Amino acid sequence: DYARNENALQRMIEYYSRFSPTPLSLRQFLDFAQKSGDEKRSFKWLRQELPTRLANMVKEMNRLPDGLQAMPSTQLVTSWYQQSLEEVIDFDQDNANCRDLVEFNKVLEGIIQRHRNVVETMAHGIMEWNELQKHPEDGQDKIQYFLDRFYTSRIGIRILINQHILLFGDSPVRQPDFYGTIDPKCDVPMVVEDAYNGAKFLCEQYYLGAPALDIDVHNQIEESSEVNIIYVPSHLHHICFELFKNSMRATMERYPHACDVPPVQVRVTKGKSDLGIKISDAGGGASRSVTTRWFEYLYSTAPRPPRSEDARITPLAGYGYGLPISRLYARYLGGDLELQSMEGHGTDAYVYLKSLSTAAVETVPVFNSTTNEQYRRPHLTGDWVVPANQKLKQFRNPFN
Ligand SMILES: O=S(=O)(c1ccc(O)cc1O)N1Cc2ccccc2C1
Repeated sequence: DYARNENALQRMIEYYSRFSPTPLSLRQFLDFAQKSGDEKRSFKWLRQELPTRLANMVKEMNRLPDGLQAMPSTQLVTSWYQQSLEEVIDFDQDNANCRDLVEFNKVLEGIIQRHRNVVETMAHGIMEWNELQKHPEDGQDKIQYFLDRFYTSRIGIRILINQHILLFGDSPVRQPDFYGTIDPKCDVPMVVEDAYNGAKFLCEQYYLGAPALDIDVHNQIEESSEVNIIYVPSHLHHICFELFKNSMRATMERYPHACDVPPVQVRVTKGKSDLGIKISDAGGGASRSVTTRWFEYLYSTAPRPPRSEDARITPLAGYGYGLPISRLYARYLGGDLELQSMEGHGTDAYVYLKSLSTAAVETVPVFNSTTNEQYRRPHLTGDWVVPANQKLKQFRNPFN
């Protein structure tokens, strides 16, 4: 009956992957939590939307290069998704009594626990595959494409589950005035300062000092010096914490013996449609080729030359998935994260969020024919002339 179960599961994945995920806006999340807040309605919606999002991702994982799919870590992550899908579809979505609803919340908490190490486990699978074989040239952009979508999907699935558990579960931890993970009045400068203090604590532990914070707040919309938006504070904190760690490390390593180093300057500005947070350091910056690679997963998981022993304990050590994942958090609700570096001086990081909750709509990947095409099409050869000294191997130089 293993075979029977196996292809029953394949049929379920096939069935639910045909639905497109439904993106929600922060406005919709908040309205539901504030007004209807009906557990049975939330259950019915999740009973359909979770299998849809899980199945879409399983289909996409099946499009990964065979070598990568075969990696033990990748197999493990796939099995988590399949297991979670099976558990959710076990519930009858039409007549669920209150005992079922309690059971459903337990299953959701089990899924959060099961998937808590997905990012590291998937990164490990990529590293295993990376070391096994020098992947073809186009491996980099296909992996970048997949991981951006896979981790974005995971951010959304976690939000959906956490909203339901926090609103209807019996979790003791509840932030007053929050609606689940959403703060209807998120004090952006306060979250930025919390993230700064967290990074400062780590920085002082290792460098025995830390750059000061110099923050300016401008609200161009409401007559107030406060800047609040409807947002998910934990996402904003994650982004800023990562950026402050990079800026502090750059600054302290540029001025190793100074007793006072240049501050990290932050500007928070709320405009009609964008809320901008600019985090500037005088850490010496980096070349454009380096700053673009800060967002590459393969660059971050490539086996690094054994770093000096301090790397293990440098708490601010970059090169994790910190920046790529932070950019996904910013993009997930319609924002973005950009690095502008002036090599020799320092780097400005720009975080953009939506000022209006109606515009803060989930970014949700969908597995369809276009997706398939992305994994199938060969790597396009460049159609700009490459100067001789960077000539790619496949071109014979006619002059020698
Ligand atoms: O590339 S960076 O300019 C840089 C990148 C991202 C960021 O948020 C801030 C930054 O400053 N930069 C990070 C870093 C770390 C150790 C030593 C030197 C540097 C330089």
